[in-house]
Amino acid sequence: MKSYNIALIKGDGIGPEIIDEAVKVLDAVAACENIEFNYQEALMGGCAYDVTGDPLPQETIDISLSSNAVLFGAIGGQKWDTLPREKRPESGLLRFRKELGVFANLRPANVYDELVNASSLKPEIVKGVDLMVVRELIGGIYFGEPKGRDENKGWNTMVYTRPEIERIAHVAFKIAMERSKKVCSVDKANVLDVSQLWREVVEEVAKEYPEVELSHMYVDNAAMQLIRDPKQFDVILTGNIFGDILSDEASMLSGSIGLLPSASVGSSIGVYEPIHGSAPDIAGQGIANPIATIASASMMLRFALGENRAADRIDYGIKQALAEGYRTKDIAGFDAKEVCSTSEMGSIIANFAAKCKL
Ligand SMILES: NC(=O)c1ccc[n+]([C@@H]2O[C@H](COP(=O)([O-])OP(=O)(O)OC[C@H]3O[C@@H](n4cnc5c(N)ncnc54)[C@H](O)[C@@H]3O)[C@@H](O)[C@H]2O)c1
Ligand SMILES: CC(C)[C@H](C(=O)O)[C@@H](O)C(=O)O
Ligand SMILES: [Mg+2]
Repeated sequence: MKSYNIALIKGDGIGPEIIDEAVKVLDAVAACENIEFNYQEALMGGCAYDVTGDPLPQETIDISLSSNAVLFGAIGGQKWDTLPREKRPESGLLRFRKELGVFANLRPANVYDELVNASSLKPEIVKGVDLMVVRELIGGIYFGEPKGRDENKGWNTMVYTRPEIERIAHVAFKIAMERSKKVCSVDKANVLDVSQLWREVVEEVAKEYPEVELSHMYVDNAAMQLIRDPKQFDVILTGNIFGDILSDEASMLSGSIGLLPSASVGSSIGVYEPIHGSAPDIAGQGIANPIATIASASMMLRFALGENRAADRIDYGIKQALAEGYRTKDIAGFDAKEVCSTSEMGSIIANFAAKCKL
């Protein structure tokens, strides 16, 4: 029996609720595939600050680095918003990504056929959408120096170096080679010097992938095109802050931010996390959609552990639950057979995943 060590970082708000469902589903597929997961929980975010005074205790980094992969929920909440920046949950997450060297955040946005009516856009616009946002994750304006504030001024700096752009561009082109061989690089090169360098370097890297069609788009236009005609995109390559914003936007093509998973990769240990946050407005009510986190667990099985059969089971479980009309509140729309709680949705997906005939 193969055995894997998984670091579980539940975090704040809905984080514990959604991670518990992902674990339920992982255990269900493990039993079918003769594999075993040893989970080790670690604290990050507001809950870590409350216990240790640090949103990212060293122990969390150590546990993560000695695991095969990290499954992450979400951090943050109003309770910690007035703390100094370096004590805030979000700073812990940024530091964590940097410590682990996960420079590439892969955020697939697919529209499930069963949910074309859950989107606020017309079904003919969203049906069949299947795109991948490749977001640079440990550079750009989130990390650039100088940054700071005084009473009357606040400042951040968007910096990208040639090697940082090269490595994320290679990730995007390699992914495009496995998909429909189209990369759209999104920047703001009409205004930002850093974006001019970005564009130049992406052009150079593209020469190594002659089969891939490269286009460039300004981020403001990209935000509009994503709603106007999302099917024009395959791989969207972009920097940290633009990728953050565009991926939340892309989630509305699928119907809910509670559906979109992600993989943060680039060094030996990957972090698998939904794209959404801790949703304090619905925390503790049992209504959060666990699908983004369960789909992140599937990405973990596929990319970090090479357990493709187990991942296929999870993907089938999600699709089947939706096909049979099960919906959490955020995607209930008009055609829900049954509106289920977070935990019911987890159990339904686990059951279908276990029954999947491979
Ligand atoms: N990776 C992360 O941990 C992460 C990501 C984004 C935001 N945050 C943090 O989360 C906190 C809240 O931020 P926010 O409200 O801007 O963003 P959010 O993503 O937490 O929530 C935005 C909206 O989407 C809804 N939503 C989110 N996830 C959902 C789910 N699984 N099912 C159903 N509905 C869901 C919420 O109820 C809310 O109305 C902040 O502290 C923020 O910094 C953390
Ligand atoms: C909480 C915040 C630091 C984070 C980010 O901007 O990367 C979040 O929005 C995300 O998308 O994971
Ligand atoms: Mg975000």
